[in-house]
Amino acid sequence: MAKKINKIAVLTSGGDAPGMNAAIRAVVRSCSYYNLECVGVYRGYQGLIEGDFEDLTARSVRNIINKGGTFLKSSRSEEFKTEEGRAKAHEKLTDAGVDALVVIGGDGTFTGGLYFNREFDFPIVGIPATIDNDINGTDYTLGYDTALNTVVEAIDKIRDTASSHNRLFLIEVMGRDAGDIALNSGIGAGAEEILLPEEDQGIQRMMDSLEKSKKSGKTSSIIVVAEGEKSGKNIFQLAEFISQSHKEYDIRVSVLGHIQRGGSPSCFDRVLASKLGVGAVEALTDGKTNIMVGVHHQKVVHVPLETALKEDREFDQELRRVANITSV
Ligand SMILES: Nc1ncnc2c1ncn2[C@@H]1O[C@H](COP(=O)(O)OP(=O)(O)O)[C@@H](O)[C@H]1O
Ligand SMILES: O=P(O)(O)OC[C@H]1O[C@](O)(COP(=O)(O)O)[C@@H](O)[C@@H]1O
Ligand SMILES: [Mg+2]
Repeated sequence: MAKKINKIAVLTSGGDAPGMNAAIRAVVRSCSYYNLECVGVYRGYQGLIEGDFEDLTARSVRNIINKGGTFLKSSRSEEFKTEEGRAKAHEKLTDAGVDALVVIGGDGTFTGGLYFNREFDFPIVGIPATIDNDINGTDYTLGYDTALNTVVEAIDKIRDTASSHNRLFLIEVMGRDAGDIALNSGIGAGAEEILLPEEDQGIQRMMDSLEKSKKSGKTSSIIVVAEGEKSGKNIFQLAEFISQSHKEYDIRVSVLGHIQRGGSPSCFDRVLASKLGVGAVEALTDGKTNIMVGVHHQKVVHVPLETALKEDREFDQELRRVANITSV
C-alpha cells in the first residue's frame, strides 16, 4: 500500500508562465483544507538540491492569484540533470520530512520529475505550465491563454502603425516546437501569413501569399512567425530575403520576446490553475504518482508523465484551413 501523504512540497520550474502563482496558491490551500503540511521550494530543482525551502500556510499565498511570474521563482538547473544532483535533492526532501512533490512546469520539468521518481520511488504529480501549450494529454497548459491575449493585443497595436505607413511587418512570437501561439494569435489578430514549426512550407509559399495580398488590394501586411519555424532563416534573414526580391515593400521586424511570458493571468488561467492545484493534491492523497493533472473537455484528467511528454501532439489542420480562408 502507498505510504500516507502528510507533507507535500511544491515548486515551479523551467520557463515561468502566468498562472503559476495561482497554481501554487491552490496547492497550498488544498493542503490546508485536507490538513496536510505544505513546503514551498524556491528556484525550482536548483532550490530542491540546495534545500531552499519554506513552510507555507493558507495565509502565505494571499494576494498572489492575480500576479504573473512565480513568487517561488524558477530556474533551469543543469545540476538536476545529473544523478548526483538528484540524489542531493532527495536527501533534502527526506531530511525535511516531505512525502510527495508537486512540480509546476513544462516538458523539461516533467522529464526531471520522471527520472527522480524512477530513482527514488518518490511520489510526484506534475501541473502543466508553459506558454507554449506543448504538452500532450491536456487541452491547455497554464499561461497559454494569457500569452495569447498578450500577443493579440501587441499585434493589434502593430497593425495600427503598419496600416498607417503601408508597411509589411514580420512579428516573431514564442514557440520553439509548437505553433499554437502563432497559429491562434495569427488568426485572432488577422495575420496574412503564419509560419509554424510544425510545417515546412518553404519561403515560396510566403512570397506567393504576399503577392496574392498585394493583388487583392491589401496595403499593409502582417506575418506571424513562430520562433521555431522551419524555413532555416531567422526573422531578420527572412525580412532581408523579402526585401531583396521585392524592393517595393517597406519592411519592419518586431520580436515580441519575453513580454509574452509576463503579466497578470487571465481569468481562464486562474480558474485552470485552481482546478489543477486542487487536482494535484487530491491525486497524491489518492496514492497516484508519476502523473500530470491536465484538463480535457473542462474536466481534470490524470495523464501518465510519459504520455504527457510524447511528441505526437496532433497539428490542428482545421485551424490552419481557417487561417488560409480568412486571410484571403
Ligand atoms: N533530461 C533531464 N533530466 C533531468 N532533469 C531535467 C531534464 N530536462 C530538464 N530537466 C530539469 O527540468 C528543468 C526545467 O526544464 P526546461 O526544459 O528548462 O523547462 P520546461 O520545464 O519549461 O520545459 C531543467 O532546468 C532541469 O533542471
Ligand atoms: O527562459 P528562456 O531561456 O528565455 O526561454 C525561452 C523559451 O521559453 C519559452 O517561453 C517556454 O518554453 P519552456 O516552457 O519549455 O521553458 C519558449 O517559448 C521560449 O523559446
Ligand atoms: Mg520546455
